[in-house]
Amino acid sequence: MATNYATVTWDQLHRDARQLAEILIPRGPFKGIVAVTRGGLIPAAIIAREIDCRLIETVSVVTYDEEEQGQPMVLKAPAAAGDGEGFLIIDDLVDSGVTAQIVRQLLPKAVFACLYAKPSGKPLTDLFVVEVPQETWVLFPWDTAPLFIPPLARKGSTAG
Ligand SMILES: O=P(O)(O)OC[C@H]1O[C@H](OP(=O)(O)OP(=O)(O)O)[C@H](O)[C@@H]1O
Ligand SMILES: Nc1nc2[nH]cnc2c(=O)[nH]1
Ligand SMILES: [Mg+2]
Repeated sequence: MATNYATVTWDQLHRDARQLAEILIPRGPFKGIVAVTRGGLIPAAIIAREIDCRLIETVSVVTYDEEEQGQPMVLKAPAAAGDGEGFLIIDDLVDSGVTAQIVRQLLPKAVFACLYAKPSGKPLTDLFVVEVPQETWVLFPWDTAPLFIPPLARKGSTAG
């Protein structure tokens, strides 16, 4: 279980994805992008727009049920990307690195990039934008919703 949470807003995610696109441009041009579903889908869409790439393939790897890590399963292979030559793989983050390792085995010649990287997964990336401590759980905009919290002065109050 994580000891800390880091909330990423839509604005921050958009800025980080644009920054990743900027550092990816010198590594291109890319024939296509392979988005690691589901978390890589939105970052891949933002990056595809910035690097002017219209061919998007997906690979589906399921590892986590909420915060519990289980046995990774490939639900869909990235058939259109061959051995990955000329392709760019995009995921939202690497944590243990297990998902990245599986995807890299499927596409050994592709470039692997993600927005956020924890220390265990970092060596499996070619490029990332922000390092996050291992014990921090990243809350993406699609994981959260704004909710009412009472004013500090009323916290613990028994009246009203
Ligand atoms: O480095 P790892 O320890 O493998 O963790 C990273 C993976 O975990 C999350 O995906 P998840 O399995 O939760 O599926 P989702 O993208 O469909 O939400 C995240 O989107 C990465 O793909
Ligand atoms: N949302 C989210 N999914 C993950 N999958 C593996 N690590 C994480 C994390 O920190 N946040
Ligand atoms: Mg994922």
